[in-house]
Amino acid sequence: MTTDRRVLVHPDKDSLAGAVAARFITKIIDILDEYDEAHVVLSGGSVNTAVLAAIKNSPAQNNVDWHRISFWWGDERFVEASSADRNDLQAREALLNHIPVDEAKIHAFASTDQIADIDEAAADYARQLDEAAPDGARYPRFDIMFLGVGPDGHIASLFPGLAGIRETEKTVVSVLNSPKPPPLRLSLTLPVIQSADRIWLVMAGADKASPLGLALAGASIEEVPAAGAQGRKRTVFFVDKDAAAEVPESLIAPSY
Ligand SMILES: O=C(O)[C@H](O)[C@@H](O)[C@H](O)[C@H](O)COP(=O)(O)O
Repeated sequence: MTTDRRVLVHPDKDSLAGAVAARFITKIIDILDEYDEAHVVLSGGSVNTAVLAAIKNSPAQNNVDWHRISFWWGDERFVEASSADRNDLQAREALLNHIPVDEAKIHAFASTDQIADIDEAAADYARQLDEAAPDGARYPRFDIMFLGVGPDGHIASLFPGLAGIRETEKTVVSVLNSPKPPPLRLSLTLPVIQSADRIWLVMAGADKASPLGLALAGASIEEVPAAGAQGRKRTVFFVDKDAAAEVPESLIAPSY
């Protein structure tokens, strides 16, 4: 695991979303030059959804060979497929419905109408990860993993103080008591998150200043799960000015 973590600050949420979208398009084109296939993990939340919309709206996205990308999610709300709460629905509406992706490569978590039991739904996603994994591994090599961060410091659906953040064996956990509604969720676990080559955390707003400051200052992962978001090659916090309020000056890389 690398300790290379960077903070890139943009003036506001719109310019942040546009900049992350542009960087994603450039980076994924590079990755697809190097590998036959890429695996990207998407996140819910308003900021990451704005990034997806900005990717859709960028003319440069026509240069991406979307068929060669598999899409996964870091977490999902365990609700009906048609619920507006579903992260996959938001991502489809913002981006996936508008680009030539291979439907078989969209790996959504099961909804309650597909699998009624939450633990079976978690096992189902673990199976999907396993089936896409190289020999001897339990999940694919994730090229880019997007994460949002909650005001409480949660990432995916790994919340401070709950059991999920301590899970080291399973690749997917069910969450029965999320402090943020809806209470039932499915989430990748920390070892899977930390296996990603690149983790891109995208955060905007004053309520993210404290979790970001704490994560960078070395808070305990159990108290501030975002502190555990460290990818193998690179971890970048893409943030707006408000979210950057408690970031030490020395960690801020120039970005505009
Ligand atoms: O758990 C959830 O219900 C949210 O999806 C959450 O994980 C979200 O990603 C962050 O809170 C960031 O949200 P914003 O991007 O809207 O700030």
